[in-house]
Amino acid sequence: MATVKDQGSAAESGSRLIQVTPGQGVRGTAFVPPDKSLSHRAAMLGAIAEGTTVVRSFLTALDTLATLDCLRALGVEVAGPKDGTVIIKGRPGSSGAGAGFDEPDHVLDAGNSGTTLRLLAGLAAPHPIFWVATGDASLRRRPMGRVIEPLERMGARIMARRGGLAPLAITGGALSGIVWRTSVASAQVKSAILLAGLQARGLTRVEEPAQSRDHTERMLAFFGAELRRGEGWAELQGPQRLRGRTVTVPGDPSSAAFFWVAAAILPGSEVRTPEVGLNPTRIEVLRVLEEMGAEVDVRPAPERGPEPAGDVTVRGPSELRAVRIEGRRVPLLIDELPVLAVAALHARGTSQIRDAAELRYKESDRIDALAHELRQLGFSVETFPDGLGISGPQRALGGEAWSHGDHRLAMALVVAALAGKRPSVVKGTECIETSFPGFAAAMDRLARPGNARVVEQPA
Ligand SMILES: O=C(O)C1=C[C@@H](OP(=O)(O)O)[C@@H](O)[C@H](O)C1
Ligand SMILES: C=C(OP(=O)(O)O)C(=O)O
Repeated sequence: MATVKDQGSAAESGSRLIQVTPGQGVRGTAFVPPDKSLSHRAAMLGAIAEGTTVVRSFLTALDTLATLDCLRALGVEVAGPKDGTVIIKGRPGSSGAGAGFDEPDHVLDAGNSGTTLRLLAGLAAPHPIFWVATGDASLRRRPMGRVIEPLERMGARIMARRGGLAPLAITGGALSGIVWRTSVASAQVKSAILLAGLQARGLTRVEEPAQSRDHTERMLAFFGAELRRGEGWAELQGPQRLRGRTVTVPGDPSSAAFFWVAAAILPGSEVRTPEVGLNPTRIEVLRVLEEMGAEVDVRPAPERGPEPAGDVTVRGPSELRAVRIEGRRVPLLIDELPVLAVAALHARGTSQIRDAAELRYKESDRIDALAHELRQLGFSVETFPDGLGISGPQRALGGEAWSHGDHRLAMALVVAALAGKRPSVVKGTECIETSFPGFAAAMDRLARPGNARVVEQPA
């Protein structure tokens, strides 16, 4: 993995930056973009289901568009997104009954998206085709051995670069089920194995050291699959056929978290995020903010699909308390840890984020890169092999920070800068397009009542 210093050489490649002028707090209502994890899964399950799947409120962002392009390359008919709706005609058939996927005549590009590459490996491995997939420089540094190994045991033939890195070349077909215990709690690994198992012969069971997000299990059941599951495990008998469905995707709690934390750290703030996903395996961040002293109000809406959703309002207290985040909690807020580290800067006492070495294998090394950039803004942060230590409250002057090409870092740094004393610049913010197009404008609307500004412009 590249060091923070190595990655610095790519700083020049950033094409956009965000200028942040701090102010008095954030106020208002923000509609966050549709959930990224759910958009990937709805499209992928639709691709192997019988009939037509309609995905409403599909996330139109680079990561999920990469998934649609990969599915098209495999011969799946995909229309849209048009006004947020995607229509997919499924190509079931790896169990011999239908056409299945076509063999693509070009290399599939998963872009920056780990979810695309890992889930697609499991989705397509049961189909008797040869295909090659890769991604951008960040994705080509991320470990793929964790999906290669179980899929090979199931019968797929997979070649990769040394260290199990993409590009991957996969020859699939006629897989058998597997009982697999993962060494890290990863929804992507679990999902890849379940998607392959669904189209393989026999029992597939995945056990993980702690419960990870359960979207695949819920969505499989919604598409008509029979599976059994409990805390940290799921199993199914293959092969099974899915039936196309209409899915409405709620707002993404991982995107909302940037507003929730901004509200929590800026006294006098109040932010409401309507129609956001409330899956318990995704909203641990709200429990942490509550523990830290923020006022959190959750109003669930009537359920209308595989996932709970509702309105969330966060109000900032006059002071936050330090928190320790570790153990089984970590997979339930893995993508929110960068912005929770920003919350910790504003909390009284010493906060620790531990058992989170997985952060080093995301779009950037989210431990070293975040610590480095927070220091650029004037904050003091300690790193551990498996996390971060932060003593607060700290209020930095401000400065210039870089995203490392990582959307979550870019947005977390904007939130950190909003609570600074002087204006700051976050460089390399074009990566935000992978999950949250329009982030700067949305944050700017909330910031203006407190005379703060968040403005994106070309670098
Ligand atoms: O399954 C998913 O949709 C995701 C799972 C998580 O990754 P891991 O499975 O690698 O923990 C998360 O970090 C990622 O943003 C999305
Ligand atoms: C880790 C993330 O996504 P992915 O693994 O799909 O690249 C993320 O969105 O923070």
